[in-house]
Amino acid sequence: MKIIVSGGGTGGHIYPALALIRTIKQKHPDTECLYIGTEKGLESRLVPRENIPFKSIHITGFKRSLSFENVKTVVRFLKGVSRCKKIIREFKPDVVIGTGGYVCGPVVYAAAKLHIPTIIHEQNSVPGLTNKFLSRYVDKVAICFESAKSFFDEKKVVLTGNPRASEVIGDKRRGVLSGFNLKTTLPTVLIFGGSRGARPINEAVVKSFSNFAQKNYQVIYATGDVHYEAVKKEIALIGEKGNIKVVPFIHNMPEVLRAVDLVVSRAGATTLAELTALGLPSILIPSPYVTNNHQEKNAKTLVENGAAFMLLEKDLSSAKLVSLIDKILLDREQMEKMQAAARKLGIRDASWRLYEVMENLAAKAKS
Ligand SMILES: CC(=O)N[C@H]1[C@@H](OP(=O)(O)OP(=O)(O)OC[C@H]2O[C@@H](n3ccc(=O)[nH]c3=O)[C@H](O)[C@@H]2O)O[C@H](CO)[C@@H](O)[C@@H]1O
Repeated sequence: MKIIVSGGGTGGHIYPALALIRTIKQKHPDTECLYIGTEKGLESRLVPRENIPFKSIHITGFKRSLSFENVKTVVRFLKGVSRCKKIIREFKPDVVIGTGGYVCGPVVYAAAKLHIPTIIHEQNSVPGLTNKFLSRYVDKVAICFESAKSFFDEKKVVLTGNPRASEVIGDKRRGVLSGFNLKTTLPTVLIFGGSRGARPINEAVVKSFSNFAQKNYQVIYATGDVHYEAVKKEIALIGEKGNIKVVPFIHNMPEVLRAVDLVVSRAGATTLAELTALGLPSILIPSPYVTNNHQEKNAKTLVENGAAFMLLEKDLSSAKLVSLIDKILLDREQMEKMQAAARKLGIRDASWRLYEVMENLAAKAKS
């Protein structure tokens, strides 16, 4: 099969796309993939690093308020569509799939207009602007939360889950903790604020350092690349603690997730797919700055099923954070209950479910 994949902006849209490509390549090495993204987006660095052919288009997102920029965006969109049509005609894909972010707009729209089978993958429980727009033109809408169904034409919807779930699963191995200068025998909590880090979480975590230092557990804390220097300066004033390892970003997240016992994070959809695939308990601090407050809605599914605790950013404090971590990490029964609840929500064969949708569409188009 020949596939065009597009997804961009944040890790939450790019990682599922990469996970899908990697799993397909493992089982069907002859599959040809082309990735279309923007030059400025994170994808322009992540995708070529994986040796996946990459082409870029110039496009920006719509502003929600009335603005002249939106007129320029329409012009860029139309130019993007014509460039994508050219790329699509040359590559001749069997299927085109968009995993979110505004770059998918012209890519998937152009494919639909050229009568190529199209899919959008919606990771969140509430869809973003681009996917809502594209859902009218595509053949299938792959979702990860049942609650997303109501936003789309039900006939097009398939529950596939997030391909990142299939990628993170594996045996629990604690050896990776030694690489962080931590013990392999102590309970471990991993703290991070989404793919880019989050200042309010960083503030609460730094304030908790002295408290963490007295605990019988250890902490891996990823600040987010852009926040690292500032956090380092603050820590220098408090003094480093032996049971806390601070890093800017974790590049081997699947291995790290398989080694830890609890995660504190934002409630980005891809993170949640990883946590449920592994049956990892979590404390979720949804970002209140996202469209339609979708992270809180993502988190609710886990909370209502007993897989996570939610801590709203407006209620976030060092004391609350540490007490919730204690409540889970220091209580085996609580931990096991949450592990089972999280695992129940995981869709571990997500990549294959999505691949099946692609294969069926491609076969139908050929028949
Ligand atoms: C602010 C914002 O708009 N966030 C959105 C964005 O989140 P964001 O880009 O933060 O995405 P997610 O939380 O969904 O995924 C983050 C990904 O980055 C990985 N990771 C994170 C930290 C790190 O140090 N190393 C690492 O590899 C995680 O394991 C995960 O795979 O896309 C998600 C998926 O559409 C949405 O649900 C989020 O609301």
